[in-house]
Amino acid sequence: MSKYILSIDEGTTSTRAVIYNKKGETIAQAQREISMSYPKPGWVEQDANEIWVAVQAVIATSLIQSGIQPTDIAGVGITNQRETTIVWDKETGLPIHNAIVWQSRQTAPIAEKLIADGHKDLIQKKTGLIPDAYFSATKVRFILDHVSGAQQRAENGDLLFGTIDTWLLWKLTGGAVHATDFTNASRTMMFDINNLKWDSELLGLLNIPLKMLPEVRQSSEVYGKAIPIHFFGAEVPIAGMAGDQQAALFGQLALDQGDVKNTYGTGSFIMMNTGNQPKLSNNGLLTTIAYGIKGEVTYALEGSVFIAGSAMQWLRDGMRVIERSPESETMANASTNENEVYVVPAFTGLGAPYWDSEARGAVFGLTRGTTREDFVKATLQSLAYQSKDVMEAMHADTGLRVAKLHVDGGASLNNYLMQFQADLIQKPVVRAANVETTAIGAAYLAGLAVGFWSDIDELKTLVNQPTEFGSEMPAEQADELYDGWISAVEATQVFKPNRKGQI
Ligand SMILES: Nc1ncnc2c1ncn2[C@@H]1O[C@H](COP(=O)(O)OP(=O)(O)O)[C@@H](O)[C@H]1O
Ligand SMILES: O=P(O)(O)OC[C@H](O)CO
Repeated sequence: MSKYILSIDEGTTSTRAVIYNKKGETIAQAQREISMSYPKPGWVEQDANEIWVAVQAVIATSLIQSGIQPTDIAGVGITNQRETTIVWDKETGLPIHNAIVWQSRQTAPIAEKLIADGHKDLIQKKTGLIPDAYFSATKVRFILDHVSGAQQRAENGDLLFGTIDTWLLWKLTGGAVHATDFTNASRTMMFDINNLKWDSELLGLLNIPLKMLPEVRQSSEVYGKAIPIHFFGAEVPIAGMAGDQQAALFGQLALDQGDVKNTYGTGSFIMMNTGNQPKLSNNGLLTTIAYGIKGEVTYALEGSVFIAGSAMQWLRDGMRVIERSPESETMANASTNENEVYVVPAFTGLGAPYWDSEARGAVFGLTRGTTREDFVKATLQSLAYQSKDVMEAMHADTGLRVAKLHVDGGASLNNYLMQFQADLIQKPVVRAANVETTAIGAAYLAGLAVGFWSDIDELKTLVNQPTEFGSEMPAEQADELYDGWISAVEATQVFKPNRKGQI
């Protein structure tokens, strides 16, 4: 019996491979940065070949450093930055354009036209998404428009589309398997999440040929085998795939209806498990597929906060008030003010539930006595306020209150932030012992498919003791603080910078 599961976590800024043993313990890991290119303001692209090479490199490094034989890997799980779009030639395996990254705004005019043409409700009803450049569909259209002859080649069946999971699966299997999973398909804006099929009406709106789309499969099943040349001599089954936020939900074992997780990384992604029926949002949230396993699909509501941990990077690199992100915790603890300063980090607009792309950041409540520490504390608190905004929208949509917030991601290591989050929502915040739940989620999905772990109950026995932060603030005070935040956001939205004047 093989002894390990290997997880590939292909994130926006870096790619990692993590090897787990049967107890769910991390045995080895390797990481490599991925470069970004910004061809024009607001455009974000990556080289799909660089991603593929980086994935091979991290697999090799994790195996070599641990001394684990490739034949000892029972299965591979893939989790990935979602929505990022690649189109490649079926024969040569070469991408015909850079990968267009989820953050890129280059296809905003295509999304705006869909809205102007009156398709917003149809798109939301079918896909659960709000038409936006964020999702893959407009990115595919852009590539077909910008590469000479691409539309015709796609119609002839010579080009393939894939999100990162699909690209890696296709590469690892030597071009034998062109497939994605429900979670990634649900982020393309081409997939009907109700009947679980690519939607011909949506494809027609953007003139995208069905022939180029991957087969959609469950998040936990054997899709194919990595060919020995790509897996260092072994034929290893690729057995789990899920978008990174969904993998984090699964890694947290937030598998019951009403369970909520928040991953505090560069951005913050809050997801509520809503069970086996899609629930459309009236409050600016996205409806998405959480996972498809054993023939059943589970749905989620999701709110994305664009600026979370990256606000700490701004304090470090832009404002230069801290040298390292974790220092924000000591600084916040040293602040003596009464939380009267608010920082609204709307650096690239406001995400869920506001969706205001014109808004820009603002600071409120400064006095002559405001210190650097107060400023850092207020910036850190903005992560918690923004997360509460999303949880409020979830409550408005479902009537459910978060009973316990499961947290993970790099910034969840900040104890001040976790305590403040618990105070603000007046509910316990439970931090996973291993905050890298994305990679473990993909490992669980793969491990279940190959029988490495027998069932969810077995997975539950693997989880180490989490850290729990209980609410310590009187409810009235938490409400007052939150009211202050709401008025700060409102004021931020009123201010429209003079773009011509380049403020
Ligand atoms: N102790 C900390 N306090 C606050 N922010 C932190 C802390 N440690 C890391 N961060 C922030 O978390 C982010 C990194 O988290 P990670 O989960 O690795 O993100 P991603 O997966 O998006 O790359 C960075 O933006 C960093 O500034
Ligand atoms: O790679 P991350 O962790 O920044 O996650 C990106 C999200 O999947 C985008 O939707």
